[in-house]
Amino acid sequence: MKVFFDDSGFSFSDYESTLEKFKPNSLLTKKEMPFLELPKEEELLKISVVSDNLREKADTLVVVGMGGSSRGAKAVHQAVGRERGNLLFIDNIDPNLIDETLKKIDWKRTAFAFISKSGRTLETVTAMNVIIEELKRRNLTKGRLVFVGDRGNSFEEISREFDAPFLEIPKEVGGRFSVFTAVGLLPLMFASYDIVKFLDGAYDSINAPISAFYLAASKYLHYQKGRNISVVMPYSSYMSEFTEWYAQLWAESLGKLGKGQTPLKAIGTSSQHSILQLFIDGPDDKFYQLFFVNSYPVDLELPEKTYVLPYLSKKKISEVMRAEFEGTLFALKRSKRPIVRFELSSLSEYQMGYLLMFYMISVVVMAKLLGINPYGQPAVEIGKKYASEILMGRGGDV
Ligand SMILES: O=P(O)(O)OC[C@H]1O[C@](O)(CO)[C@@H](O)[C@@H]1O
Repeated sequence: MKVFFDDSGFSFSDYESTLEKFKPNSLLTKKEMPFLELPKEEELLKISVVSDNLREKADTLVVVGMGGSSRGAKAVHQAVGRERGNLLFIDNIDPNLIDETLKKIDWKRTAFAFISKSGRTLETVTAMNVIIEELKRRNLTKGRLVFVGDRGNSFEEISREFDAPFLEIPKEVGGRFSVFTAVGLLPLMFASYDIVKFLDGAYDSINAPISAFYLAASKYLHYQKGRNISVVMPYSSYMSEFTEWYAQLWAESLGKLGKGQTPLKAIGTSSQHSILQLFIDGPDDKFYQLFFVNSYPVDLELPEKTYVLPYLSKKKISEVMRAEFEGTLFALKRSKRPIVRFELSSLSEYQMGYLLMFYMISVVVMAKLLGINPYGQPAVEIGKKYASEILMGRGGDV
């Protein structure tokens, strides 16, 4: 992955002097960034044994988990896979989504991963109860369940009741930073992704963190100038789940004490036809991150004689995409908007590992610059508490 800074207003020496006070290299420790500790061979083996056992009974794995407990795997699955092993995600308690998902599965050939760091998330627990009840009714609980969470949480206890495996999330690794633990690795292994390459990407990102530091510095400097919206715009329909993952990482890590940078998701080229007008000609309150993927598994060519637009003759579809990407870059630059451009060689396990780790490092550095603790999400907990009280019949004085 290559990163290009088309920053309007700041230079690399500005980034260096911004970072100097915080010495980002000294943040690359287990204490400051617990997620840097990638799983060792023994842990990987444990996860792969669980995955292999599930695969004996099932062709499909339904992942039940909210936010950080599912978004990472979902992002990688969408970007890299498309047609690989069958993963389904229940990450909302929309009754339609649950009904539709449970109607389309072959119960005899489906396994379920219930993933929750806390073991108490309302949506996950709700869906889990519905599913377990149905599995009991069909006498299918054996060998089809796995639980992932913090050691000692309620999911571990339930796993014992069903004699099902329990995979632990290291205590110090927060949910939205947990894609390189069993949370992300179990579903990805089940679906036969190349985990070694995924982790290699993460390792390489850790070993070359300078662009992640610079991105944090650049965003921070622009934030100080009132650019408090951070646009994430991949030119790929297969990275929309990545934008969701990014939104949680950026919003929950930084949105504290009246500070933060609002993530805004867009997809090239589709969003050019809805939101781009605002980007180029609206308020100058945004920081732009644009992504381009340089190779596709299939890239159709247009015919020699084309209707309407003769200049399309013999062009590859990717050339049209690239031209639109560059057109947008040019228009944004002309309006003097700050842009960082990412070029991914392909949507592979390696590139996704690199990208996800890159952003996790960057958000911690940005939090330091803002004087914020990147971990925890205390405000979300308030809403969760109210919801539980309503369900317990104690009302809520909203
Ligand atoms: O893994 P858990 O504990 O179920 O939490 C799910 C998600 O809920 C939150 O706590 C709040 O949105 C996220 O930080 C987390 O990823």
